[in-house]
Amino acid sequence: MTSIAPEIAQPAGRETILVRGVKKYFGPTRALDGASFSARAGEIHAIVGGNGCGKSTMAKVVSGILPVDSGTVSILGETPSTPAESRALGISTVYQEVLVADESSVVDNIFMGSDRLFSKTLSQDRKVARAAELMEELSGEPIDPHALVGTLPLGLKQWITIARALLSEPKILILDESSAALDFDSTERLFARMRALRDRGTTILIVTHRIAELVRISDRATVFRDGRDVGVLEKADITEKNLLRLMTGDDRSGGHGHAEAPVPTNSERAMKARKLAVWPNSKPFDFDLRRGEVLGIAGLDGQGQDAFVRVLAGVMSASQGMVQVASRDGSWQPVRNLAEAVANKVAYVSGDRKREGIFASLSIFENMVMPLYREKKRGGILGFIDRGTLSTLFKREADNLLIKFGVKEDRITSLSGGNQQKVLIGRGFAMRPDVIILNDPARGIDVGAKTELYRHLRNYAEEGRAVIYLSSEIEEFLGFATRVIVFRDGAPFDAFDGRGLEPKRVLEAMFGQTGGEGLASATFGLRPGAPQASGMAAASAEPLPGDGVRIRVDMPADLKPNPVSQVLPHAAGGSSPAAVDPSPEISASHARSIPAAKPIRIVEFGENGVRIEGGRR
Ligand SMILES: Nc1ncnc2c1ncn2[C@@H]1O[C@H](COP(=O)(O)OP(=O)(O)OP(=O)(O)O)[C@@H](O)[C@H]1O
Repeated sequence: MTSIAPEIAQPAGRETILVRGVKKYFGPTRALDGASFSARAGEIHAIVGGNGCGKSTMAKVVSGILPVDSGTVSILGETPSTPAESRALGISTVYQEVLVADESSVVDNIFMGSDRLFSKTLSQDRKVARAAELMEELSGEPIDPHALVGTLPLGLKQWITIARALLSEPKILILDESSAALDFDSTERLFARMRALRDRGTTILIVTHRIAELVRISDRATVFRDGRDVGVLEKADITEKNLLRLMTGDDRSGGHGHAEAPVPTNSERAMKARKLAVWPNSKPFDFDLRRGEVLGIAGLDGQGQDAFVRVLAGVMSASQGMVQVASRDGSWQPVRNLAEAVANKVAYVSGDRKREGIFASLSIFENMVMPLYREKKRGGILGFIDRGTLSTLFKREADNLLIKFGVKEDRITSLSGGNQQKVLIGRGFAMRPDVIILNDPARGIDVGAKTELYRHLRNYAEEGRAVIYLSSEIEEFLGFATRVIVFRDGAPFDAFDGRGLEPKRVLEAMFGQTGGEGLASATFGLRPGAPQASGMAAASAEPLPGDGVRIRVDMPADLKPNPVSQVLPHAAGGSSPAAVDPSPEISASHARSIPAAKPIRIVEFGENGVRIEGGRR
């Protein structure tokens, strides 16, 4: 049974954080509107809620860096009011944005801001040694402490921000979306570290939209809605369903209903590419996109899927080949650059809003309707912007995407992270494109808004348009995409639709473990331009024995057949992983055609979220 206890009466751990009736306004925006929250020593406490409900604001209040308008705040019996004070009290925070100085070294970044705590007690050599030790422990690999941070990948930068917070053992550790840039194995290491700290009495607060993760790691969860706390869930009651019910205030499940992929009814094509190669050395292929399709694009990091969607959107040039879009008069128009894409009603939504999305100095309104300024201009040479029409468009998209904002003239940077992302998605829709291409758009978007987005995109496709959706979370495709293409080595490796579209199969393909039959299917409109790799055909012809799920594990000849050192991210749908027979079956020809195929290890979690060593057999 679900027990929702607004007040806490548990024996364990003294209360270290006590926030009562706090209000915090930013101009007209009520970020916190009478919110209360408490957490104990020795617990991992999640703050959960939709975009813009006040989670990050509460994290900043508890960090002692944001003064409140009214209410009471007691952290370890004090009310710190500067970052230095809160640090001296033993509060460490890892903020949502990955805050590092690219031009400084790893060691300097880790010790940044801690001078008063360590400069007198630690020599530079000791700092270097400590930085190296911490980074190796956290990231699982040796990192040069003198390396310039700008040269490191995002995952390592995230570890630096975490290392900074862990320099001295904190009494209160606040992690605001801190696993967002970490991969599966790294997140597991972070969790192990969090549990160890918790067991030594640290209070850990986490803010995350990765619901499956928080269900596993949290001891309690406080749910926020519209700037207020709406319930506290004890460990046994932290389920996806209970969280959603509290977050949305109703019984919406947030799921996609059935899991089988919908089938598009339209056979007319919206886009095509011929002899397309996204990289100079990648295999060229043909590609067709039908109206009514919601096409999912997947792949392990760096396998060309990102380049593919950017080429289709005119954001980047193909190495060879031609992309064309069907125009409204029935002719085929080339898409070689962004201008041609926009002119021919192809819209692009980037998930990397910092790099290729928002205009920080412009308002929320301008950020959404900017591409339409010219289109809506009237009145000849002295044309003016038809603000009324733009306002109607803005309102429609803001309503559809549940964007939470105060005044639309405010700067976009005043919005919460998830709401900034929604403005970018709204910009894509506002163009009323025939083909909308979304590149991992849902990072940082809450689960309610994601469900709305999927519904909106499906309706859009059903009206005769087409959607291309790249995602790093393959469960996003379930019951949403009409087919999914998996990329490897810069080209399509396999494709799935209908009953064949299961997250587990998509995951297997990402690791190079499927036969590539999807490419041969005429309905996919995917034709390799070069002779098909012989290994694919060989693998598909040979059914694998047994009634469990088996994966053929292809390994480069120079690798020993010892499948223990790599991790396969668990399949979609919660804590249950893909059940995989770990015994390798080696196919030499296939191994040559898929150089990156790796042995795999299965990680399984029991109901209590604890890792079961050895996995399922
Ligand atoms: N510095 C600021 N100036 C103006 N408004 C702000 C500022 N910081 C937050 N807000 C507003 O306060 C509200 C709460 O924002 P907050 O960042 O706490 O939300 P959140 O729950 O963390 O959202 P997300 O899940 O999208 O990160 C939002 O409406 C946001 O636009």
